[in-house]
Amino acid sequence: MTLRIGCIADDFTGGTDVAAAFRRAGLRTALVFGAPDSTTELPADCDVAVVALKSRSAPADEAVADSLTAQRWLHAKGAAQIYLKYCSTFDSTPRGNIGPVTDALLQAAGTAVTLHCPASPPNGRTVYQGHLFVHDQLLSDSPLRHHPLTPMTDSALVRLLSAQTPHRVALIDWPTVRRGVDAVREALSAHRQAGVRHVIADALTDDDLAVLGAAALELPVVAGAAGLAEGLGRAYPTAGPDPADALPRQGRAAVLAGSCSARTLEQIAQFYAAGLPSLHLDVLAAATGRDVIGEAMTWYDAQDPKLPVLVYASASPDELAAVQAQLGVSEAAAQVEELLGTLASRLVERGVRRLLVAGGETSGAVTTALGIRAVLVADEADPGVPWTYAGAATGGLALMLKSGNFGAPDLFTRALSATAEEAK
Ligand SMILES: Nc1ncnc2c1ncn2[C@@H]1O[C@H](COP(=O)(O)OP(=O)(O)OP(=O)(O)O)[C@@H](O)[C@H]1O
Ligand SMILES: O=C(O)[C@@H](O)C(=O)CO
Repeated sequence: MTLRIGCIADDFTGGTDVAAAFRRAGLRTALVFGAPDSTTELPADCDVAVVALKSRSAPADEAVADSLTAQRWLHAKGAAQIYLKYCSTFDSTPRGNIGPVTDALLQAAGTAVTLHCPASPPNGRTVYQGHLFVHDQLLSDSPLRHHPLTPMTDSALVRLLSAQTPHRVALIDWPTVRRGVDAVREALSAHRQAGVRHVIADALTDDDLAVLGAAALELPVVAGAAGLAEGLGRAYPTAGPDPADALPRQGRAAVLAGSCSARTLEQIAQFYAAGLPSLHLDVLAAATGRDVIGEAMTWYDAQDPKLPVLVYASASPDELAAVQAQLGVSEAAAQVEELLGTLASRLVERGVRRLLVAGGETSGAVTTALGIRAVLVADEADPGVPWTYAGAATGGLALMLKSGNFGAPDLFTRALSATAEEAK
């Protein structure tokens, strides 16, 4: 079975989000961490490969170079269609790189037109008359107008994208989308003949995105957030059971948390309140040379092997500020990431087969320490939080990489107890 869709995501949590969307559409999906090279192996039998880059805030020339590297690798693996995943809140000012990256992908694919739609209705992101809404607010009235890196002070997608590309940008409006797949295809064709390169489409619901996905099936390059990816995925015939369904059910379960986001702190509190074994890592002690890893492993060995364990560096804003004041922000982060990466390796060596990691940077540290470059995506425990399967290199590991603010407060206990019964 050859690859059907190659997806390029502009950040890691966006990569997980879009991989979960393709999987929800029934496609066998692999997630690759970082720009691939000739040594990057793709799990066998996948329909979609998502390459997660860190290009969202990068200068346009860097983002273009990384995206073209990913596109070449995906094409070499057989992908006929490229999906560019950017943020559902666009997160790209007039100096942003969505226009330059899309133009470069179109040129390399030898095609003249693409369809864009950042709508993601389950997260309240909709597009109407080309304006992006976040729930009941225009993007430019939403808290995203204060984003530290990409303040979104305009909601008009045609205007935003026109500032990033020398090519023409135009809209397919909602009444056309409501008329269905043929109407969208005709509008796309009319725009292409008129010399438009970027066609933005309105979408208010998942049904609208399914129409757009079906209409975009033959386009070599399509762009947007997870919503259009799911619509596109649903237009492909699905094939056979997902190999990720063979996730390991045996072995011990652990959570490693380095995220200090509010939702992660709630999840830690819920795990503790459920009476499950939790250990807080003393980051300052580790910095003075104490064998915090050795102590953590001694603690782990003393726990009931039937219960999931939680080891966390996560701290409240006050504790975090105190550690950062003493060690410096980047030294503190490096210290924590080193600790959690090493612990991940030790835990897997000791038989952990189900590992949940909280935090984007933390996930990067753990996958690097475990030498995991690609995983197969399985079903979601919560929206945008899928289980993944890291194959033979890790002895068969079920891995969940959770973005800081994703998942319900009981995610840790629910995700790990779902399989605990079978591990007994
Ligand atoms: N006790 C601590 N002291 C200092 N730094 C810490 C501590 N605990 C965690 N950190 C650092 O805080 C950062 C948390 O970032 P991370 O990306 O893992 O979580 P997040 O920002 O909540 O997740 P996401 O990026 O998915 O939203 C990491 O760099 C981690 O090393
Ligand atoms: O599209 C979104 O909102 C998310 O997938 C995202 O990009 C997170 O950074």
